[in-house]
This record gives sequence, C-alpha cells and structure tokens, in this order.
Amino acid sequence: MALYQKEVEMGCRAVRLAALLCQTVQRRLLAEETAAKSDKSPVTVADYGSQALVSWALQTALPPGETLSLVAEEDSEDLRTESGAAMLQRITQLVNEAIKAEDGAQPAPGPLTPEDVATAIDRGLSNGGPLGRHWVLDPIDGTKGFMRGEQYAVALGLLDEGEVVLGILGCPNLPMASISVPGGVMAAATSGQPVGCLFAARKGCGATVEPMDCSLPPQKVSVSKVSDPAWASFCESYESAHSLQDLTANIARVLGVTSPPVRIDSQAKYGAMARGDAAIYLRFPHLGYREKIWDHCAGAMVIQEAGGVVVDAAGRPLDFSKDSAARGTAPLRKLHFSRGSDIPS
Ligand SMILES: Nc1ncnc2c1ncn2[C@@H]1O[C@H](COP(=O)(O)O)[C@@H](O)[C@H]1OP(=O)(O)O
Ligand SMILES: [Mg+2]
Repeated sequence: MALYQKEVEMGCRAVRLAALLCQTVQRRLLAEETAAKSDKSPVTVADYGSQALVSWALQTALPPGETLSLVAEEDSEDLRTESGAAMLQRITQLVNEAIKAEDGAQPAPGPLTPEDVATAIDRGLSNGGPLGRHWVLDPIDGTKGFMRGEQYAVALGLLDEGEVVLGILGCPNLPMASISVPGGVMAAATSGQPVGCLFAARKGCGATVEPMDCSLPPQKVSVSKVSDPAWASFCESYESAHSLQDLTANIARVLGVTSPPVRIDSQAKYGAMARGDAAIYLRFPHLGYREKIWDHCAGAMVIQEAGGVVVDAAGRPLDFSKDSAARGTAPLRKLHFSRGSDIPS
C-alpha cells in the first residue's frame, strides 16, 4: 500500500464522522430562537464531540496495542466536574448517534459511555514534537463561522518525524462549486453542485477534493495559475478581530489586486484556495494573538500539495514540529509555532 494511504483513509473517515456531528449540532442551533444563539454551549458541545469522534475513530483504526498521539484543542477537565456532567451526557449521545448514522450499527461492544468519550477527548493532550507520529486536530476551526451558520472546518493533520505528511479538511458548508463567482458562497451553494467538501493531501501525492456526501469521486485540485496580481483575488478572515484588514487592504493595493477580498471563516479558506477560488491568502493577527499548530497544519498541507506555498510574514516556512515542553514557558495547552517561524503579530 502507498505510503500514508491507510492513514488518509483513517483520517477521512474520522473527519467525516466529526462533520456529521457538527452538522447535526449546527442545524439544531440555527433552528433555535435568536436569543439562544448568543449561548456558546452548542459550539462547545460540537467541539468536544468532534474531538471525541476523531480520536475514537483513529484509535480504533490502529493495530491493537498501538496508542494514538493526538495534539488537539480540547480536554475533558470541565466535563468531569459536577456542572459538566450534563454536557458530557449530551456529547456522548451525539457521538453515539453519529457512529450509528455512519453505518447503522453501534460500535462493538456497545455504545460509548461518558467515560469513554472523556477518555477519547483526553487523547488530544499529546505534546507533539519532532519525533514519532502525531495527529494534529482542530475539532472545529472557525467557531464564529459555525455559530453564524457559515463556514467552519474539521482540520486534521499528521506529523511524522516533525514533518507534516497528511492534511485533511472537512468543510461541511463549502460548496463544491467555486465561490469566486458573483454572489460568492450563496451563489455557489445554489448552483446545483453539492455543498460540503472534503479536501485530502498526502505528501508528494497532490491534493484532492470530493463532496462530503461521497456523491462524486475525489478529483485533483491545484492552486490558481494567475501570476499577475492585478488578476488575482485574495481571501482573508471574515472576522476583522482575527486579522488586520486595513493592512491586508493596503498590501492588496500595493500588489495591484483589484478584486474585493473573499472573506470566509476558518481553514475552508485553504481549501477554497487549493482549487483556485482565490490566489492569495493574507492573515495578520492582532498584536498578542498566537496561532496554534492545529489552526494551520492541515490547511497548509492541502495548499502545499495543490502547488501553493504557505509562509509566515517574513517568508519563512511554518514549523509544526516543536513540542510544548521544548518551548519552556508555553503552557501545556497552548501549542504554538516555534519562535523561529511564528507568524508575527
Ligand atoms: N483573536 C484571534 N485572532 C486570530 N485568530 C483567532 C482569534 N481568535 C480565534 N482565532 C482563530 O482563527 C481561526 C479562524 O478564524 P478565521 O475564520 O478568521 O480564519 C480559528 O483557528 C480561530 O480559532 P478557533 O479554531 O477556535 O475558531
Ligand atoms: Mg482553529
């Protein structure tokens, strides 16, 4: 079997499962009264549930005795308190529903218990680092987009000896049709093509996209061929709190970019760019914000394998290989890029 082929299959299945849960929660969230939408708990439930499912699916696909190393955003500490117990129950129910919806069967030897779910979430506590294999997960990238009913991504990468070798992006609300059309996402979503994309990239093997609902086979993607910035479009965060939009507007002006920015949430931007919907992605977080490895690992791989380049503001490649201990002062749950390749604020 080709290198990392099994891991791509494991990862795609895990991301599809997690996306199923996220879609269920988002549908229910959007059906609620507006007053309830300021409540952040649905996205919290989906975040935990997504991480539990990815962790469970990856662990169960490994040979017996092999332990998963997962670097991910959540841990179960709050869920193990008295006040978190009801939420853990709810997450457990959603996790079991998603597993059952996948193939109509409950996992053997039976539905997962709250303890199983909490344990699965805590497999995400790995430190990562330059040695061995580590999966890297953002269970819901773009939580604000998720809350608005717009773009978000389940983003899963795999590091092997410090190098990113796989990137998988589940983008449940991204249309298969290009969004670089008048009317953007809304127009693409009503074009008749499916909505929901799964991007997968394997080191040295290119990147593909397929519908989340498996209604079409995977097809290769490649980044925009545009070389004159005057013809390029650029994408950036929807949220002005996430990136300096005045600065990106100035950069675009200096480059001679004439089209307005494509603003969407999450690593769905990387997916859209990988198939050429936009040629440039500019991101400059506000002072003090530090990017986490799970915010870019999968997306950067998809871009790289689609023929693009992802660098920090100084033009250096991103380094996903540093573990939290190696950075000394960084708290355990705050994994950042190494200093040498931080994206400067
Ligand atoms: N203040 C911030 N500045 C920059 N990025 C942020 C900030 N807060 C959250 N993010 C992260 O930005 C990414 C998505 O933002 P965008 O849609 O702008 O690309 C996510 O990784 C999100 O985290 P999270 O994964 O928790 O949503
Ligand atoms: Mg994120």
